[in-house]
This record gives sequence, C-alpha cells and structure tokens, in this order.
Amino acid sequence: MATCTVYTTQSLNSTCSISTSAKTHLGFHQRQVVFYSSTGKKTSKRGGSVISCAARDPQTVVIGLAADSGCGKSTFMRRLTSVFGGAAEPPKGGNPDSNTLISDMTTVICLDDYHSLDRTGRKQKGVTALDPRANDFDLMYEQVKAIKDGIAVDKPIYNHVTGLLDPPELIKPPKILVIEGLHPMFDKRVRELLDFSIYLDISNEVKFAWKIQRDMAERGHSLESIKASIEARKPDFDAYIDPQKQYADAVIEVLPTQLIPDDDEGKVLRVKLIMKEGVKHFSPVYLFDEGSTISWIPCGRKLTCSYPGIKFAYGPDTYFGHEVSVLEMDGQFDRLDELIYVESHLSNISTKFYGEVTQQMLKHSDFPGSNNGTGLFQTIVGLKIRDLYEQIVATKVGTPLEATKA
Ligand SMILES: Nc1ncnc2c1ncn2[C@@H]1O[C@H](COP(=O)(O)OP(=O)(O)OP(=O)(O)O)[C@@H](O)[C@H]1O
Ligand SMILES: O=C(CO)[C@H](O)[C@H](O)COP(=O)(O)O
Repeated sequence: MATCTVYTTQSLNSTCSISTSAKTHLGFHQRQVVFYSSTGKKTSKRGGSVISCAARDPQTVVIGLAADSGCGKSTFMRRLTSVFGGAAEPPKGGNPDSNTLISDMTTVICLDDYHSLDRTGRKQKGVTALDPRANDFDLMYEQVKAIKDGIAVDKPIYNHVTGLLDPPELIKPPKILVIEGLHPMFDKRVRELLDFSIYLDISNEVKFAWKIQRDMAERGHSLESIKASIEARKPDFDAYIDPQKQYADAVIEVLPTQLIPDDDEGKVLRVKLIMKEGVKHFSPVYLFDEGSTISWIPCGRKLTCSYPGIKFAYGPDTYFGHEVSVLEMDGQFDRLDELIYVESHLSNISTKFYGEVTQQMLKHSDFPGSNNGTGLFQTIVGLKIRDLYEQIVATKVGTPLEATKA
C-alpha cells in the first residue's frame, strides 16, 4: 500500500491509501480508494477511479535513453543495470518476446512497444517506425506518467519477431524506470517527465560499421540490404530522432578517430561525453581541473599504449545554445586494469570507492566498447545516474546524503 494524494471525481487532493484491484483503461488501473481525514481517521471505504495519483513516497525516477536502432542502447542498459546490482531479466512467466528488462531497482521499457502501427501497417501506409505517425505518444505519456506517479500499467508489446502488436504486459512502478528507444525526448509531455536524459549520437560511419558487424555476422543480412536500410531510414532519422539530442542532459558522441589519418577501418573511436551544466542533481565529470581546457596524452610509464595511442581532452563548450562540459577520449586501452590510472585523474565520477569505474569495466570486459571511450563513458553515466537517483530519494525523505562519493 502506498500513501498518496489522489484526484478523484469525488474529492480533490485527499490523502488516501490505495490498493490495486482490477482492470485498466488505457493502462490506468482502477483502484479501491480509502480516504483519511487530516487526523488520520478513515472517513470512507470506497472512492472512485483514480484519475491521477501523485505518490508522496519517493516516486519512480525516470531516465530517457534515445538512439537509433543498433547504436548500443542494449549494451548501455546492461552497463547501467549492473551499476545498480542484480541481473536484469524479462518479466517472469510473460511473453517470451517481451522487450522489457526488470531488475531489483530498475525496469527498462523499450519504446518500440508504443508503435501504433505493426510491420504490415507501416508498409501499407508507407511510413517507417521512426515516423511519429507510427507511434502512440498519448499512450506513452499517460503510461510513463502513471508509472512515475506510482501506478502500474498494462503496456502494449511490439513483437520484433512477428512484427505484430501483442497483448499487453503489466508494468509495476520500479525505483528507476528507463525508457529507451527512438523517441524518449520527442514528445514535450514525455520529455518533461524525465529526471535525466541521454542521447547516443553515433556518427554515420561508425553506425554503418556496427550495423555491418551485427547484421551481417549475426543476422545474415547482405551488405546491400544493410546499406539500403540505413538509407531508407535516414530522412526520418534526421527529422525525428537526431533533433532530440538538443534536449539531452548527456550526449555520448561516437566519431572516427583523429589519431589515424584518413582512417577507414572504423575500429579506433573518438568518443565525446557532452554534459549539460546546471542540471539538477547532476554535476559534470572533469579532468584535473574543473572548467579548464585540458589536453592529455596519458601514455607513459603507467599506461600501456600501442599505436595509435590514447588522447584525452576536456573543457567547456556550448551545445545547442547550452553551456556544457566535454570530456573526450580518442584511442583504445591495451590493458583494462591500467584504466585505474585514468580513473584517478577524473573527478565527480560519483564512485562509492576508489577504482569502481575500473572494476565495472573489468567486470564487463566482453561487452562491445569496453576498451574505448564508449564503454568508459557509458559506465560513468551509469554511476552518475545512480548518484542522481540517490540524491532524489534523499531529497524526498529529507535525509542528508552520506558523503561517500569521489
Ligand atoms: N561501443 C561499441 N563498440 C563497438 N560496437 C558496438 C558498440 N556498441 C554497440 N556495438 C555494436 O552494435 C550492435 C548493436 O548494439 P546494441 O544491441 O547494444 O544496440 P541497440 O541500440 O540496442 O540495437 P537495437 O535497438 O537494434 O536492438 C552490437 O551488436 C555491436 O556489434
Ligand atoms: O527502429 C527500430 C527500433 O528498434 C525498429 O526498426 C522498429 O522498432 C521496427 O522493428 P522491426 O524492424 O522489428 O519491425
């Protein structure tokens, strides 16, 4: 039972406790509502349908992760959920093709589940899945809001195996809800529900290399079909997905290396972590000296670097008119255990103990990008999200947060 403030047809702003009962309308569960007077005395046994319920207990913290398909969202999610501990798994006993991942602290829902047109429907109408007309933003907003307010919802499922819209699955409010997919920041109403937002900005060259690696090697697609699919999506990607990066609190931008002249292999990457200034509960990471402009080649006695080496950069900048701090890494690590040397020069990384970034990276050394800035910055953003969550909870319960962070 959660104590909350409900807005019903009968009484505005009453304090009550709620117990979930039956069916849903647009994903909103009807509840039995028990009213209490200000002295805590029960005043009536049954209210009406809860239209909106703002929980007074610490509510669900909502994180948005936007990126095109095949740009590393799943990998990032695995790193993020690992920071919170516990394995993330699909809902038990549910649809085997569910896109949802649940762990003790987090629930990750995939916004593909809000496609309003199935694969055939999109084909008939001549629209891609990136087109807003193929997605139900009203339902997305209503359900994310409900979860944030502590209300379980019946969320639809888009089945990537069949291309059909499957019967819904029950999503209970977690401590942290991550909404990942093509459009978490597209709709203003949904955007305003986000406590923190991330955009994975993968340059066309790198996206192409990753797609080939996955879709040719693992899914048996031809080079021509991969090229055609990227080309077909590009206009809608440019129109509806890419512009969301202006709203992100953190952007991880992945570019070809500058360490190898005219590199066309796309294996060595230059990765930027662009962090907005002035975001509540989020203080950007810095290298050596906050606010300075730094260029650092850490290769020497403490870091093994084979060709083409490693280069870090840090400094202030502007991004879509916002003040940002940018941390950049070009190159890749030879020995992941030596990452501790780099970690010890970074500040505001929200670790709970010395070496936590290195430990996380070593733990998932088999994940794509573990030897470069993609893995490093995804891990750091995961730690920043844990810190943000802890700050929000501490603010709500009114207890000061222990000073345990680096
Ligand atoms: N940091 C990385 N370095 C190298 N390759 C990567 C990296 N991240 C992802 N990839 C490649 O891209 C592929 C897709 O990654 P992932 O499944 O995490 O993306 P996704 O955005 O969840 O994709 P989708 O939405 O299509 O399921 C991986 O199989 C891998 O080949
Ligand atoms: O951009 C995508 C996000 O993952 C997919 O292409 C979209 O969801 C449609 O899926 P499918 O190709 O399985 O019909």
